[in-house]
Amino acid sequence: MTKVAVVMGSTSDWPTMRLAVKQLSELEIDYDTKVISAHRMPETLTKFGRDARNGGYNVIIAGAGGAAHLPGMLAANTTLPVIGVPIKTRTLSGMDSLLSIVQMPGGVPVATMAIGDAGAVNAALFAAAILAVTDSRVADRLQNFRSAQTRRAIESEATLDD
Ligand SMILES: Nc1c(C(=O)O)ncn1[C@@H]1O[C@H](COP(=O)(O)O)[C@@H](O)[C@H]1O
Repeated sequence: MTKVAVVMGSTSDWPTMRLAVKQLSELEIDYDTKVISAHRMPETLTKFGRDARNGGYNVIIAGAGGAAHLPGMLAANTTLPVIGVPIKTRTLSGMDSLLSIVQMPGGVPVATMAIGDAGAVNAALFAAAILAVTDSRVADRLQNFRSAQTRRAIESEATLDD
């Protein structure tokens, strides 16, 4: 059984991170949600990262805002793929989150998504793509998602005014 961990630095990240969870649900992918802050809960963070693989997770999605060290610190503690979601911030519009997540030192990668809601959805889709390498049922559901999206995009042309 494949499973994704959806981790966020604060409950205040939930309005964005719930979109990742919604997308995982739509693809019938099993997940757990966790609120773990690298800054506020450093020991919990280390333990979660170290135990994640044996805990049955295949991929970690990690969303954080501002000085967003959570995805990088999870990646430092596991060799599972970590997908980072930069949360949009009021002060710097999420550029702070983006740069904190994307600028990892060589050797410890985090797959960084776009800032905000679209990034959260894409994190779920990217997690699905990773799982689909070895799980043909997830691959089929992902292909169906793409096909439906293509159909909607083509049909949307008909809604243009003259
Ligand atoms: N970036 C981090 C980390 C971390 O990286 O460990 N822990 C909390 N945070 C972020 O702080 C922001 C404000 O959090 P609060 O709303 O709890 O003050 C959130 O976006 C959270 O992800």
